[in-house]
Amino acid sequence: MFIGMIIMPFGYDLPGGMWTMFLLTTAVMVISGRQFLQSAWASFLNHHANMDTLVAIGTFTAYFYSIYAMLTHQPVFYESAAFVITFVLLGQVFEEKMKHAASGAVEKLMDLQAKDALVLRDGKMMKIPLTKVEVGDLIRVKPGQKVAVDGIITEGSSTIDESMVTGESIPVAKKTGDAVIGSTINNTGTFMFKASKVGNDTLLAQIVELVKKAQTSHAPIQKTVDKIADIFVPIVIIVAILTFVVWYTLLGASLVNAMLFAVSVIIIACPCALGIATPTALMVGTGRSAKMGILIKNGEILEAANSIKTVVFDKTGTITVGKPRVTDIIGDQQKVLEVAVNLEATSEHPLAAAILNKAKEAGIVAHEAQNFTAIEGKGIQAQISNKKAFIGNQRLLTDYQLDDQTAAKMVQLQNEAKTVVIVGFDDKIIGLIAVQDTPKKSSAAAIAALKKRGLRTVMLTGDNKHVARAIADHVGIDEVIADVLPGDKADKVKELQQQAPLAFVGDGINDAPALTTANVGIAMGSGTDIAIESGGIVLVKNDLLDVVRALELSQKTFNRIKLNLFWAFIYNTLGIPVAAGLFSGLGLILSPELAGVFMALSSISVVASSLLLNRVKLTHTAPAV
Ligand SMILES: Nc1ncnc2c1ncn2[C@@H]1O[C@H](COP(=O)(O)OP(=O)(O)OP(=O)(O)O)[C@@H](O)[C@H]1O
Ligand SMILES: [Cu+]
Ligand SMILES: [Mg+2]
Repeated sequence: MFIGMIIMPFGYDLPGGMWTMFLLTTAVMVISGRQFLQSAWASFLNHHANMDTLVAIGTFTAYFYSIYAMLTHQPVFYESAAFVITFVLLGQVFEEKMKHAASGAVEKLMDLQAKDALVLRDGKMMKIPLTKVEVGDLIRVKPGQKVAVDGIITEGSSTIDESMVTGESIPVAKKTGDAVIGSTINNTGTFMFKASKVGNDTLLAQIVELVKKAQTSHAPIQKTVDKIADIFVPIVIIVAILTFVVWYTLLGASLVNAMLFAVSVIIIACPCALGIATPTALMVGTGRSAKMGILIKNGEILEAANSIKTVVFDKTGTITVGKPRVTDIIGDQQKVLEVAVNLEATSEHPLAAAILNKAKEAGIVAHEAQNFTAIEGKGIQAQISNKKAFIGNQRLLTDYQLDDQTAAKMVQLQNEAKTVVIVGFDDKIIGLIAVQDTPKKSSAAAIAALKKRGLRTVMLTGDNKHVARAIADHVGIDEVIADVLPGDKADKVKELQQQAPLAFVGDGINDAPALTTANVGIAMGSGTDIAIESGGIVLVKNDLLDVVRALELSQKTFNRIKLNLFWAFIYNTLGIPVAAGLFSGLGLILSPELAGVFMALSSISVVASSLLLNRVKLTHTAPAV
């Protein structure tokens, strides 16, 4: 077809002139023009009109008119039809190429996978292909090798480069018990790990899946664009007809010239740039953030992130590291810990882990307790040696009173940002355990950056108000809503939402409803699976500065979408009067071929503008130190 295009300008000079042109153009129309006609017809049947409608109407008008003109011995313009189709197709090829460049980056991540792994099978280490690795396999990783799948280190230690997954360039130290991520690169140590996730379940596979979905998702703004395109196309056709009529009947142009103006109008107005303005920007924006370890699940979330006025944070595991330690024990240490460890032995609460650790250090082991009841947001009750025992906060103490001295001590500890639980046994309060969790290194910087962006910051926690206030002061959060029962977190979010759209940042099981309720739910990658599923944005690195980056990237992407749309729309609209021959008095005439070139250029410039999103500067690019 392209060969046909090249000889076409000389077509009229070829033997048989006109007829050669007719045949060449017919070939182009049948081979390439058909797809536009089919697409136009399909959308016509759906009572829609799109860019293919305009291309089809424009080119086939030129084509059929030329046949008529040829038969009646008048000037023809076959080349217009063939050229326009070629330009549009060329434009589409370019567009596809650039789109591919935009989306390819994430899929390439999958190529980073190891090909095989050294696995312990039948008592021997053997090299097996990655696809044969199963959950529970023990895998050895030597210096410089890739970690095959996700798992937990069972032996040895090393530092690991996790940048391909988290975007964090500083290698992370890992020892026995730590989690490793498939496809990351081991530095100099040697270690064994037990596979916990293989195949499509690995973090990397899931990230790729998530990002692919995000990149092909739609942003709500696209609906408005489609509506505009829907009325735009019929208007263009009317303008084209008017152009023809005015030129032919009122301004005395020849039939050919009047026709040329009308066809140019249809071609230049083709809104294909309008159609790709949103998806291309979305693709680049979500792809770039994914490389930084920020997974934005779809265009809807990205758009919603733009109107956020408030950011609400969970405390434990979100603002703080989520690995609390026991700092003080009030009462008989041995006795208090003994009761506590029996109660917490099966609990998964971060407080339980701290207490179990402390007991282990003190050499106290759990015996057994019966009739456990874990009361959400309050604590645990059970029977130890047939006596009633409990651990928890004041809400659990409906039947008991703290004496004044203990109560004062409790408030004092809480003001030091320590979470205090009360331990009771045999109908008496026997002591207190204070547990402290440290804020993440980046928390204060992140809160400051959010405030600088004019956002309101709120902490929403199940913990006591003194502790919450102390930690909030430490990281600079303005408002605190404390003593919230796990089931009430979503309701509180709803209340705050009434004032302004908000983002909720959390990690726990009890955060899942709040994450879904918020306009934008931001889940910590280290959080529970259910939290990650509920969040619209997932922060792989657990770094709170990524909240800032996520909001900034969303904003930059959305602004780019708006810019693209404006540009695409203006481009088409300004082109119409020129194409209609309004400035022909000044010698400014847009032939259908040129209109085709400009139309293709507008799409290409929109794609290029989207690709530029990869280079846009962010305020918080450097990882926090
Ligand atoms: N297993 C437990 N042992 C002792 N106390 C508990 C336990 N579970 C809950 N509590 C008490 O209930 C309070 C609220 O717990 P909850 O899980 O709702 O919030 P949190 O994890 O402490 O804080 P955040 O909401 O910020 O994550 C705790 O601070 C603690 O006093
Ligand atoms: Cu177009
Ligand atoms: Mg929590």
